[in-house]
Amino acid sequence: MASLPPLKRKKQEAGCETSKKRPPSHVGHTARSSYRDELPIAQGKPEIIRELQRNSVTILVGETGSGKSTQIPQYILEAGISRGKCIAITQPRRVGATSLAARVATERGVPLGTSVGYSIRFDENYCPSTKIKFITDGMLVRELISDALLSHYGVIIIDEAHERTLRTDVLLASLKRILQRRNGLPLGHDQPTNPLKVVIMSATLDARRFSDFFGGAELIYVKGRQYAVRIFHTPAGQPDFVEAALRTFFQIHTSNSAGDVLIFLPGQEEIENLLSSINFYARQLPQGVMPVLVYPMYSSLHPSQQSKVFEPTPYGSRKCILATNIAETSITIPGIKYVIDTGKCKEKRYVAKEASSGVDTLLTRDISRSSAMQRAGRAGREGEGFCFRVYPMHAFDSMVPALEPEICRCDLTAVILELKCLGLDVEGHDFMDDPDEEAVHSGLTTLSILGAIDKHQNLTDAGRKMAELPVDPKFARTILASGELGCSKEVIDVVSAFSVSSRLFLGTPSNDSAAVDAREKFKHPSGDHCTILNAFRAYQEVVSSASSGATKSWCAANSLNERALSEAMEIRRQLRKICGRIGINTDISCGSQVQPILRCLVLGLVQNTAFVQPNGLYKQVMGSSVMKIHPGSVVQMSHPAIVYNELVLTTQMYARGVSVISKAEVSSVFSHISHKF
Ligand SMILES: Nc1ncnc2c1ncn2[C@@H]1O[C@H](COP(=O)(O)OP(=O)(O)OP(=O)(O)O)[C@@H](O)[C@H]1O
Repeated sequence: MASLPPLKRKKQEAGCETSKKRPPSHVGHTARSSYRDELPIAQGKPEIIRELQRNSVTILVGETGSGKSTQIPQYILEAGISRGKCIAITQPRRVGATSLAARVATERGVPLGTSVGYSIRFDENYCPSTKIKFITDGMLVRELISDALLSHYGVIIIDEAHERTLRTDVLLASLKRILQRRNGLPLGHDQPTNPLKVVIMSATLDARRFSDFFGGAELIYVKGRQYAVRIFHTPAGQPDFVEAALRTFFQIHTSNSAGDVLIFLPGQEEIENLLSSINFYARQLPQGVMPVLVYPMYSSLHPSQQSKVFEPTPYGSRKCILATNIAETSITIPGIKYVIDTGKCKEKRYVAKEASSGVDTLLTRDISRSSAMQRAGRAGREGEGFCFRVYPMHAFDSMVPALEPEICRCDLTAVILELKCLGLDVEGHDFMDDPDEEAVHSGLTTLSILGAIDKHQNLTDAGRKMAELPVDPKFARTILASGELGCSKEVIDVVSAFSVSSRLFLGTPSNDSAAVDAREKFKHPSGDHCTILNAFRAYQEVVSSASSGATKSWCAANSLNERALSEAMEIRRQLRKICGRIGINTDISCGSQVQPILRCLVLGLVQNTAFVQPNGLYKQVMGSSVMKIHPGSVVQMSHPAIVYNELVLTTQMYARGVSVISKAEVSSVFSHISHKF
């Protein structure tokens, strides 16, 4: 498809400051309105607008790439359906929210952050007069806490609803209640004063179920996609799907036809393996075969690295993106003509445990049919596309239609706390599918232990403050404790550094001597929390005194991930701001003392404490799980007691983010909370 001419920027819109951020790299090219008119959805525009005007709730199903996410919010705005109020469009993933906002801002010829903006955790770019806001579902749930009726939105669009993330399900249930409140007739009025419209969208939706959930909501099907995607299957199953993807890639590459390639793999490990194999074989190719630029894309990669995939491919080379399912829905990656689908994903499952906190497992499994269709839909967005599935047709046919909703398989602690803030109980909430009972029980136990709810399960003042902090409730409790124990300065830093999306230390100590040296340099005898604190503090000093080039080389010399550290700085800024708002003095320091920091950690992570056993393994104090310390930890010798951030189950159970504590510390915290379980 030919590149479109650049758009003229409109004059800055009233009430909005121009975005100070760098122009987004998500938008491959600009788009004039005639381009918008060519999208399949445009043919049904008058009808869609009529239906949206008529109904409170509309379920809209349309093929991948037909124009739902970029066009529907604009139709709503242009037809005045939102009555001058803001339109929220939820996205399950951060990259979807930011890239769609960038695209729509470009289509409308406005700077991002003015009339079109986005809001994702720890990053927002919108202003009071924003009219179209792309927002992650988790952030919209957070907005519910301060505005239970979401009253400043005229229309709320739940996009990619088929993914049934935990927060999407919370929103769907909340919207049902909000619709009753906002669309009912107040006494003495013959019209609602602030009605709300809800649109549920997806390409692969069990539309009837959603319609029934909303009492028989109107369904609209949008036919057609802009460009065809031809789908191929292997004749037989491929036991080594990574190798099969590698072969398929080089068949495409050596055929010399133009177009970039997107390969779907289950996780980071497979991505890193395939990345080095492609680079290795690409170097062996004869001269004349075009060079390959390989980019990884997974959720723990820093957002700025993720956004590299949207940059235009240099002339005469081929881009190959290796992605997990984070690239499966919502996004358009310019240049992608071929998709290779291994048919595998990682599924997160929470195993709830009595009294102790449960364990998150992340296991590889076959994808659903809905995912396979979404993956194919990433091709054919700018021209004809191809999808090579490295599994046979019968394997596709026997896939489950959709994965189990997250509400039936995830940790519910944070959601229960969020609902408590809305005055709601998870048990009485009208969800599309009932939450897992054990996870509800385990979440309530955790909140009671943390002091977020009292013995009648009512929200406490502490619980309300914890809900304000956009981190895991256990870390929120740790921060709250730091205000009382005089170490908020240190604890906020520790929590910020552990809340980043990627690892702070580069390399693995088992096979990288530079990584070992770096850890040694910052190592604190108490363990990972104060080691991370040392590294983060050292970085803060360098940032305040050195140029950005010097900071970069300092990070490289110390095997530290500069992007993760700068993300930690941003999280720190936001946490300090929220702490100030909820009455925690952020500048009290415990100086060189470590004890108060460890005490706060035990208060927040008391369910994550363990005592050493005669066989050298650790056993939970409040549960029965037995674990080893993760090899990436600086704590390697045996100690009587530890506190850890999380348990991960791979080949065995590992505790990650570990510090050494005394048994007496654990006992003293226990004596405070023993009546709660
Ligand atoms: N960043 C972008 N760069 C180039 N083209 C884009 C971009 N974003 C969207 N498009 C174009 O707009 C079309 C519609 O995209 P949109 O995201 O609205 O579709 P959709 O129906 O929501 O798809 P999906 O169900 O896959 O999320 C794409 O097929 C593509 O042609």
